[in-house]
Amino acid sequence: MTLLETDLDDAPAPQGLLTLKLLASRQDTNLYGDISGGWLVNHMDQAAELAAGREAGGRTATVAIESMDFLSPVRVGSMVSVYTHVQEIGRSSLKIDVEVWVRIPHGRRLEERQKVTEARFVMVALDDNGRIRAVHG
Ligand SMILES: CCCCCCCCCCCCCCCC(=O)SCCNC(=O)CCNC(=O)[C@H](O)C(C)(C)COP(=O)(O)OP(=O)(O)OC[C@H]1O[C@@H](n2cnc3c(N)ncnc32)[C@H](O)[C@@H]1OP(=O)(O)O
Repeated sequence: MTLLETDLDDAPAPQGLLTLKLLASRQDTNLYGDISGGWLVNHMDQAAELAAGREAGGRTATVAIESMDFLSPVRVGSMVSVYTHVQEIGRSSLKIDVEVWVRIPHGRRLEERQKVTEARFVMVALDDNGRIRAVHG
């Protein structure tokens, strides 16, 4: 089953490579003190770009973000890990599955973590002039 077919993938562990790791801090909150969806999407986009750039050997751009669900809130103080998996490579495009997991602040067990969101990013390989190029060209 693919990530999209399962919608909320219930695998108990992160799928893919750890690509970004950061701390959710007070400066990342919205007016109400909650970590915003935009902050998460921004870092997922960076991780997708890193993964796609690694595979394509250079510049890429985000062309689409397919279905996205926010499963649980991220609390200030959480350690946020972004995992990527190259799911499909087309002529000029790459589909990158991105998962975000957090370690609960002050969780009793070190391995206490949960998935907060996942999405599939479609990236397109670009040349130095910003034109579409073949991924492995
Ligand atoms: C949600 C919750 C919100 C919460 C709160 C939000 C707050 C949010 C703040 C954070 C923010 C972070 C989110 C950053 C998201 C950006 O950063 S978007 C900005 C960066 N991206 C860009 O600037 C790209 C702009 N787009 C372009 O310049 C052109 O579309 C491109 C990329 C050059 C492609 O041009 P094109 O004419 O569409 O190319 P075309 O030849 O038709 O397609 C090329 C390939 O892409 C594929 N493709 C094209 N379009 C699609 C598509 N829609 N789907 C799938 N594949 C496609 C084609 O199938 C083709 O694949 P191959 O067969 O070659 O493998």
